[in-house]
Amino acid sequence: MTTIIDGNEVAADVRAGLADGIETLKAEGTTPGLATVLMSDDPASETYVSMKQRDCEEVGINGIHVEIDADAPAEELFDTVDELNADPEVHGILVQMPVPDHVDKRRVLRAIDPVKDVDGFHPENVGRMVAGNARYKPCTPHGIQKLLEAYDVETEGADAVVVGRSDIVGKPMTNLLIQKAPLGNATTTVCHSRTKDLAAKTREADIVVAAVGVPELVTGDMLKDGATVVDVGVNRVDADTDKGYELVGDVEFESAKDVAGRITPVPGGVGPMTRAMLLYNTVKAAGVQTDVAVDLP
Ligand SMILES: Nc1nc2c(c(=O)[nH]1)N[C@@H](CN(C=O)c1ccc(C(=O)N[C@@H](CCC(=O)O)C(=O)O)cc1)CN2
Repeated sequence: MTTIIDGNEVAADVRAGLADGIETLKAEGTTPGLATVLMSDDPASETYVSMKQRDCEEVGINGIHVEIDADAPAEELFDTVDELNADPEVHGILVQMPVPDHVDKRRVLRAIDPVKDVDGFHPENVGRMVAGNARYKPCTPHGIQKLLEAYDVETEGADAVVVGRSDIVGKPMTNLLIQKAPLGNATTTVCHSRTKDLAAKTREADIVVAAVGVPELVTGDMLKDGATVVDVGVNRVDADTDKGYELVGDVEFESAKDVAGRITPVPGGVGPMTRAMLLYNTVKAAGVQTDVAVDLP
């Protein structure tokens, strides 16, 4: 029997687990604050940012949202980041990716104060994570670790294949899987667009993390019997629905679910965890910046 991994449920547990920490901070006079910055007309990015703001409201984090015209000069974004860096009520800053082509993405990541960088994308934070001393683990890979933990997936000595080498998911996921730490110690292969025989790699894997943004790339015949399949893709494909599209993962769910032992659905798998771990990092950031010890789930 295949287990469908319920990301909404695990994310709700993470949010509930943050309540004590938020209460402790508030008792000490601090309301954790998260600023989201959107410089994009992409409807998916708009959806993610508004979901993040709604999550903040639900758990009692002060959400601040800044929207910058996608055509505005890049300096407008950098000025905004500078202001948020200096604002003591803002403990976490997130610039929604992708930013427009005329904005230097690497400069954006460097501009955010590393202590407020709740995405964990600043080079200092990437370095710390790679060294096994993460300040803030990037939200999606961290969320995936929480899902694996919640469903008792053994990573120790497991063969894992990460499909995709993005800075947001593929690279940090690979790093966390190989670390000598709980939920690590996996023998990990990274596949990408130049991989010669993807199916040959995924068929060997106990754990497959698909994060390439190609709808339904990984099919059931590419999986080992009983594998744990984590689908990071949230692709909008045209469909005759109210919204004019449907959400499809990087895994072909129908064929994969008959082979996998455990599998995340899209929607309702990894996406809610990405958002929950952002709240987690924001509470952690508020504790770090105010010297208040907070319990984290
Ligand atoms: N600054 C960042 N930008 C981006 C990140 C990130 O971690 N930091 N990750 C991705 C996408 N992402 C975060 O913004 C994200 C993706 C999906 C979801 C989500 O909740 N998905 C729902 C479905 C939502 C829908 O209806 O469209 C689900 O899967 O159930 C949240 C966040 C890009 N940019």
